[in-house]
Amino acid sequence: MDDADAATAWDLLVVGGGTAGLVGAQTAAALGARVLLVERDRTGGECLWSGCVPSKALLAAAAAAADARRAHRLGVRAEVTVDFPAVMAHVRAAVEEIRPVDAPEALEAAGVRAVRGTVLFTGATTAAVDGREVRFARALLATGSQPAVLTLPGADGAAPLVPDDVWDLDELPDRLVVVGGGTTGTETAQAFARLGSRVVLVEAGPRLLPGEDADAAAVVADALRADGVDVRTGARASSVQPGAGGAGSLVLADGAEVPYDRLLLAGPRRPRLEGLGLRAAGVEVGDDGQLVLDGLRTTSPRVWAAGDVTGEDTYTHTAGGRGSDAAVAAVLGLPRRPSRVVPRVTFTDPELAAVGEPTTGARPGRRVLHQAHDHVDRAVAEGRTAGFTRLVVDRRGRVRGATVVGPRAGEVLAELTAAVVDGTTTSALVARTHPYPTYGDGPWNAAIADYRRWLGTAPVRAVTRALVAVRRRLPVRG
Ligand SMILES: Cc1cc2nc3c(=O)[nH]c(=O)nc-3n(C[C@H](O)[C@H](O)[C@H](O)COP(=O)(O)OP(=O)(O)OC[C@H]3O[C@@H](n4cnc5c(N)ncnc54)[C@H](O)[C@@H]3O)c2cc1C
Ligand SMILES: NC(=O)c1ccc[n+]([C@@H]2O[C@H](COP(=O)([O-])OP(=O)(O)OC[C@H]3O[C@@H](n4cnc5c(N)ncnc54)[C@H](O)[C@@H]3O)[C@@H](O)[C@H]2O)c1
Repeated sequence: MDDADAATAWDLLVVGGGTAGLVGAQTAAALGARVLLVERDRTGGECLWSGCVPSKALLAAAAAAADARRAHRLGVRAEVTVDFPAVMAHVRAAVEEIRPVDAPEALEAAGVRAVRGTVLFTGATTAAVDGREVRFARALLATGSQPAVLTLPGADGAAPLVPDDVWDLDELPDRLVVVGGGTTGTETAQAFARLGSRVVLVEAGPRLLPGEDADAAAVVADALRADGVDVRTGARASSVQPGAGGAGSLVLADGAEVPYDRLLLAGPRRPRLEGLGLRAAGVEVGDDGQLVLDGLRTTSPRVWAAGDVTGEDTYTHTAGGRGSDAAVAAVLGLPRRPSRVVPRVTFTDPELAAVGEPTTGARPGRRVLHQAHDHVDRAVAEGRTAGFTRLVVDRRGRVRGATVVGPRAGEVLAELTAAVVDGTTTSALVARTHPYPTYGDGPWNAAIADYRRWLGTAPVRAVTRALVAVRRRLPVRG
């Protein structure tokens, strides 16, 4: 912060330089607004430094090890040695390669003033940045989320890891216990098991990935078990018995003890709202610890929010999209409602990708189409048939939701997301030629099967048979 920053009347103050803040700030600057972005640590946020980028880089190394180990199924034999420091060097290199895109220099080039500091709101149009006052007309709150404290007696003395700490490990833990079978815990457990750790994954609920199609989550759980992960569901972590050098035992609610060398707490997350002076800005937080929101706007007519801090749809792609929407709303006054169609991918192997309405459970006016991947030729050719595609369609045959579990499911989901957004019918999907053989045959075959089912219904069948009979009698003209 310099004197000129303090003297400027900013059109938009952006608090936080993660995905939501970065995209929101750049959108507002592109619209001609004077934008100040304040980040207390490093621009790039969780996705770059401790979330999507490092976790996907780690999973890539783990997949390379797993592919080499199972290559014998394809007639190829390989010896696998994991050099963990080299794996972590690859992870850090991936972060480093992407870092410049999110750097302050890139923001300044886009017309955003980016400064380092911590924001404390002091009034409806004023805030202190490390003690210096700034004035703004509108603000975008994009401070992200943090692990919700898992209150496990004994954990304080055990120095457990949280997901942010994984990237500082120099040694592969021999025995790793992961608490939490959500997306973070499931991805991390598989990565470390494939790299050579003995992993126990402890989930309190009855199954992994509680928000996803139960059958698809079961396919992922089977894959983790095949990788050697000891998956324990219905197992609530209740306390920790710390030992020496970071090792100890996790005690489960049923009294079972699970010894570990490193313990990772991958439990739920909560919005980062402390120490911001929100009351002074007129921003209310509900009893549940969540921002009170009307779409993307807080209870202050001047303050918008986007990204994990909203506690909704906590993904990088939604953080970016809604950061941009909030900036347009704040700067131009154009009303923006966040899209309710949110695709999501768990990047395990196989991947689990989903969008729109749930694909399990009978509901009036909905049918579920199921395509097992043992009828997807690409999956057969690669020996990767454990998976399926499920589409939920309405009475008019429009795709309302989808789950795909299998290799490249995240890529396949792009087409299905467009189908849900556009209200595409299965017959329209059939008419779109898909290159053969790809995993895109999953949804395509499901749609084709549905189209054939429709052709077989009594009224359609009566019409097509009549037409065929008429054509049979007509002379063929040359
Ligand atoms: C292990 C892991 C893997 C993930 N993988 C994926 C994935 O593959 N795909 C996906 O879509 N999502 C993934 N996510 C989720 C994704 O990382 C988040 O949804 C996304 O990064 C949220 O962006 P954000 O801008 O809301 O918050 P953040 O990126 O957390 O940014 C908030 C920023 O605000 C700053 N800040 C906080 N308070 C202040 C203050 N008072 N003043 C100034 N600055 C402040 C912080 O330092 C931080 O830089 C993953 C998460 C984890 C933990
Ligand atoms: N691929 C991705 O897009 C990706 C990857 C990681 C995280 N994320 C985002 O981050 C968010 C947070 O994910 P997450 O996995 O960190 O949290 P989560 O809330 O989704 O999962 C936490 C899990 O911990 C379990 N749990 C809580 N207390 C427990 C206890 N005492 N013992 C055993 N289990 C316990 C819960 O039942 C839950 O299943 C996700 O909703 C997602 O939006 C996305």
